[in-house]
Amino acid sequence: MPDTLNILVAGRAGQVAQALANLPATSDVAISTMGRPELDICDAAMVEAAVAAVAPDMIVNAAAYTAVDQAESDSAAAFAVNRDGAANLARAAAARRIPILHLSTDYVFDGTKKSPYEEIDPVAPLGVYGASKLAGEQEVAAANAAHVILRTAWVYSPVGKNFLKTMLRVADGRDELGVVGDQVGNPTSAHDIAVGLVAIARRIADDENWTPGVYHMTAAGEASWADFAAFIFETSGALGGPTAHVRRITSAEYPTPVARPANSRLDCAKLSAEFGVTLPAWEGSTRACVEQLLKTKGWSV
Ligand SMILES: NC(=O)C1=CN([C@@H]2O[C@H](COP(=O)(O)OP(=O)(O)OC[C@H]3O[C@@H](n4cnc5c(N)ncnc54)[C@H](OP(=O)(O)O)[C@@H]3O)[C@@H](O)[C@H]2O)C=CC1
Ligand SMILES: Cc1cn([C@H]2C[C@H](O)[C@@H](COP(=O)(O)OP(=O)(O)O[C@H]3O[C@@H](C)C(=O)[C@@H](O)[C@H]3O)O2)c(=O)[nH]c1=O
Repeated sequence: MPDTLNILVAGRAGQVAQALANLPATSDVAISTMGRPELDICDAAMVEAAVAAVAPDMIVNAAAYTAVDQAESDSAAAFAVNRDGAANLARAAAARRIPILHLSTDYVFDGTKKSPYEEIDPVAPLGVYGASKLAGEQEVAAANAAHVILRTAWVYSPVGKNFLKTMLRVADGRDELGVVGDQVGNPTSAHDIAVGLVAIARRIADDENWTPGVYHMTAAGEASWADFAAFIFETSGALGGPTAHVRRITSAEYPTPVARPANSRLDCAKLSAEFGVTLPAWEGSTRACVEQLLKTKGWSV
C-alpha cells in the first residue's frame, strides 16, 4: 500500500459520498470527493481530465441516478448515469491501471427468491432503475478487470433523500402511517457502507491476491419497510421526536409506478470471506442516525 492511499469518490452530494467525506481523518487514506460540476460522470472527457488531475490510487463510484419511480419515465437519463457514466469511470480507472469500487443495488433482483440473495443468483430487475444499475455492473466488469461491485440496499443517512428521513418528516403532524409490510430487506447506513468501502480499499491496496467480482454488502439483520418505520418511530418517540403508529399494509395498497422486490435481502457471506468485512446490525446504526437527525431537526432538509 502507498504511504497514503488516495481515493477519488464520484457523486459528492450523495449519501455514501458524504459519509466517506465525513469519516474521521487517518494518515494512510485520503478521500477526495468530486461532484457533478467538476466530475460529471456522463462526460467521458471530463472524467479523464479529473482522474488525471487527482491521480488517485483507486476510484469509488458513488454517483448514480437513484429516483426509482422517476426512472420509469426518464429511462435515458437513468441509463446515461448508471450504465454509461459508470463505464466512463471504469475505463478511466483501467487506463491508469487502478481499481474501481462500484456501488450497485438489491433492485437487480425480482424478489421472488424465498431466502437472501447470493451473488450467483439470477438477476431480473423489475424496473428501469434496477435494469440501468445491472447494465452498469456489466459495463464496469467489462471495462476494468480490477473491479469490486458492491450491491447494497435501503440506504439511509442524516443527509440526502431516504426512507428514514421521509418517515420523520411525514410523521411530523400525523398519528398514523400506512407502510408496506410485505417487502423485506436490509436497511443499511451510508456511514457503515463508507467504513466498509475503506476497509475493502485498504485490503486491495495491501494484497494483490484479491478476487474481482460482485459482492453483497448490507447491514446485518433484516426488516420489512413497516418494521423499519416502526423502529424509527420507537427510537424517535423515546427521544421526544416525531412519532406515529405504523399501520402495516400490502404493496397493493401502496401503488407505485414500479414494483419493488418482495424479497430484497442480500447474503453477505462472500464479502466477509474475501475481505473480512461485515457491516453492523441495522438497529444500532438506525438509532444513531435518528439521534443525529433529532439534534438538528434535520429530517426536513
Ligand atoms: N439510496 C439507496 O437506497 C441505495 C443506493 N444504492 C447505490 O449506492 C450508490 C450511492 O447511493 P446514494 O449515496 O444513496 O445516492 P444519492 O442519490 O444520495 O447520491 C447520488 C449522487 O450522484 C450524483 N450524480 C447523479 N448523476 C451524476 C453525474 N452524471 N455525475 C456526477 N454525479 C452524479 C447525484 O447528484 P445530483 O443530486 O446532482 O443528481 C447525487 O449527489 C448508488 O450507486 C446507488 O445506486 C444501492 C442501494 C440502495
Ligand atoms: C413513503 C412511504 C413508502 N412506502 C413504501 C413504498 C415502497 O414500497 C417502500 C420504499 O419506499 P421508497 O420509495 O422510499 O424507497 P425506494 O426508493 O424504493 O428505495 C430504494 O432506493 C433505491 C435507490 C435502491 O437502490 C433500493 O435499495 C431502495 O433503497 O416503502 C410506504 O409503504 N409508505 C410510505 O409512507
